[in-house]
Amino acid sequence: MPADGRYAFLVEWLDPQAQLLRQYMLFYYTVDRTIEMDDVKNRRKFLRRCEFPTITFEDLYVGGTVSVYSRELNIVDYGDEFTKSAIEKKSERTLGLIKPDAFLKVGKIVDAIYKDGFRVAQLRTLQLTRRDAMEFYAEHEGKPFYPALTEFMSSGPIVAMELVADGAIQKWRKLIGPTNTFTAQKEAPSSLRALFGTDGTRNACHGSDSTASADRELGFFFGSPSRFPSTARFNNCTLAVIKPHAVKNGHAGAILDGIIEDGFEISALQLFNMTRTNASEFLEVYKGVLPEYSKLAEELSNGPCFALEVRSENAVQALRELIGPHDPELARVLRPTTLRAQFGVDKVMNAIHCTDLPEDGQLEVEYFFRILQNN
Ligand SMILES: Nc1ncnc2c1ncn2[C@@H]1O[C@H](COP(=O)(O)OP(=O)(O)OP(=O)(O)O)[C@@H](O)[C@H]1O
Repeated sequence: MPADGRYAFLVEWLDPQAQLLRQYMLFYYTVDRTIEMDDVKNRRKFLRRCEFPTITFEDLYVGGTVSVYSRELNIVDYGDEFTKSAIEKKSERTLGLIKPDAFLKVGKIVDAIYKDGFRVAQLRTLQLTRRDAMEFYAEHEGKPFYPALTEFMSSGPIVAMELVADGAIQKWRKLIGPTNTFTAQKEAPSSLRALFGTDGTRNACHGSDSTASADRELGFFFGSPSRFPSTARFNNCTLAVIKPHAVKNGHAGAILDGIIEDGFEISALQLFNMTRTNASEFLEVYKGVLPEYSKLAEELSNGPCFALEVRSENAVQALRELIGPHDPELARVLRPTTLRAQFGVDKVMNAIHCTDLPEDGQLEVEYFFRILQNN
């Protein structure tokens, strides 16, 4: 937790009725976890200081989104120097990779990442070509392990992540452990490389070693989104979306792991920050059908979510079995081992969206992995 104080953020809200971009100063008081908002243009109080449990200090960073009474507020800047320096100090960025040998451990690794207090700002699956791997590891060119390393790194899908925390670079290197898996097993047996690595080269994870390399490496993976095509296959598939409340409560890793352990293939995975407009468009079919339609759209745009292309035989039906009834209360009584029974709260915060109808599996995957990803 940061030093007690009043933290200020400049936020913007697109007023759909007036088609105006409205600006507010949002204040967060750490001492009693209350918020307050001023209208910037009219210099008037917009929201009196009040408790607002759905917004936590961790949700407040430039580029983030918070929802206040159904208004989706984009945080565009810090409101003062005190806030800027306090937040930037705890916002170091690093590149984390899950290498091909640990791809199936993505759930366990994501779980460890959240438990260690990181924020995941970006995450996506991708497949490196041999040439990509050679470029990424160019500093090792000429070393005896270089051919095996680049061959290994392009041998299957990997997960690239932008991880944010106070001292993220060292924190992540500590979590992954020593480079060599066997050394890690001796010296840091609970580290990710000790648990999930294979040998000296196939060592489960990568982490940047300095701010300069973090900048370069984040640019390599996230600088131009079209550089790495989606790993989605768009066949025999269904869509699952781990909802923002479940991500915020640290359940994303356990849900991913539950899906993998049940024998499904996760062929594409990406973190998205959905706008309210996108969420409403995606859920349009439920308009007039589910009374909670607009709350569902609000929840889906309430923070980062994880979208997954999941593949298996009869993918849509099979995944629905694992995820369970729409209403988690019902799920806890009827199907207590399902994912919604374990991680859902109510009909809106029911942990996971999954495709309903077999004919919609591919379409829903396309919405995230073709339309949104290329936006
Ligand atoms: N002596 C070695 N024998 C085999 N493979 C090695 C050796 N040294 C490094 N590697 C491989 O090359 C990668 C890059 O090496 P580097 O020295 O940069 O290690 P690191 O910084 O701990 O790992 P990374 O850069 O992947 O986080 C290692 O993660 C490992 O996969």
